[in-house]
Amino acid sequence: MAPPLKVCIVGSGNWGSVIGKIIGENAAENKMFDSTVYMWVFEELVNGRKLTEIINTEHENVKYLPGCKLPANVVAVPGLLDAARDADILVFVMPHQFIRETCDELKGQIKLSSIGVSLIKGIEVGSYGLKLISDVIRETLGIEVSVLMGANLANEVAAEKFCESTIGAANIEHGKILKELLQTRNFRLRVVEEADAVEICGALKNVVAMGAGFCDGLGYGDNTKAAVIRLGLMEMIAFVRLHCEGLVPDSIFLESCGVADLIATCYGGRNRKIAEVFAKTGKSIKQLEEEMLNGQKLQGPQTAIEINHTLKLQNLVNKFPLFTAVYQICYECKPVSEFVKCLQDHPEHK
Ligand SMILES: NC(=O)c1ccc[n+]([C@@H]2O[C@H](COP(=O)([O-])OP(=O)(O)OC[C@H]3O[C@@H](n4cnc5c(N)ncnc54)[C@H](O)[C@@H]3O)[C@@H](O)[C@H]2O)c1
Ligand SMILES: O=P(O)(O)OC[C@H](O)CO
Repeated sequence: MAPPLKVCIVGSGNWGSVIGKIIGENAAENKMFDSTVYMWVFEELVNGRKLTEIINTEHENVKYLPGCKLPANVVAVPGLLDAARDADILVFVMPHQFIRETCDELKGQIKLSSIGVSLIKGIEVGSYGLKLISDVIRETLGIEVSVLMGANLANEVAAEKFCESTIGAANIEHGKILKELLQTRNFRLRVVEEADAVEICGALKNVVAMGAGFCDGLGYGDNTKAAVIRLGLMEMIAFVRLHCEGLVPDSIFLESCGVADLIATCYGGRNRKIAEVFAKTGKSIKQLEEEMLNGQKLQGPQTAIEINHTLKLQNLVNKFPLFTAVYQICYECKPVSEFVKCLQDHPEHK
């Protein structure tokens, strides 16, 4: 029999901790996996104690997932290399702004036979244009990387309320292993091959959710929010098709990573919540993130910058008015009260 696969979770925020709970419980039961699961924790002090020490004694991430017990076989490790060096499966789950520095530290230090999976919703952009987070991991570490994205508000998944998610795996064998590792009765997974499309959907919906939050803050109702979701979805589909090789079937957008994640985030996500208060108070996004999220990080505003940069490089800004309005409101002092204009003048109605 093959030796059990060792798993390392690279990240331990709100979603990372929930994934720690799921993987820890599955690994304790399933002989395919080593029952000890390492979770890399970006060390910090919480009430004068190290977060790793709290997690390993109280089995709870009191800062990022308070009130949810983690299985005792999930071991918090402060050293990135100590956590990841021997892993057969590396689960990347952290705010996307930290992935490059994390991969740089791991470069040349992990098993080249290991399987990667990214749960990170975001993209990277440079003078070359758009780069997927899975590509940053793949190119830096030299391993194959699948993705998992879906309608998965972390606190609801932690409470074991039913939901679905999508694994995007070009390597179907990897997809099967990851499904075995991550699926539970209340976290049902489907595996599809179009990993790039799955990943880009996960990044883009956070920008649309900012628009939904603006409308909530401005006092618009559910009809307007439905329009934001529909027009946002149209822009997501167009953007995905522009940036994926080959045909992307409509069915991808009907998976949990598509329309379902968009709805969940536009109603219950952190991006929506902060955008609502931004519209009501005029405080900056940065200030609200600090005041309201206790160390958790928003992905939507940063992704809006990256999308806008990509669209400018391609001279396509005007084709994506909703993405563009979110960017301009967050970063170019466009009044939030003008957000609805991007819906009224949308090319979908011409
Ligand atoms: N929270 C959710 O509901 C949810 C659900 C699905 C997907 N996601 C996605 O998962 C990813 C991770 O989200 P999360 O909720 O686990 O994170 P989070 O928003 O809770 O972020 C906080 C984490 O960032 C870490 N951090 C801070 N500075 C760091 C640094 N310099 N280097 C590395 N790590 C640092 C903190 O230690 C903490 O673990 C994101 O892309 C997010 O979009 C989140
Ligand atoms: O809280 P948000 O807005 O970062 O969204 C969380 C998840 O991505 C929802 O699936």
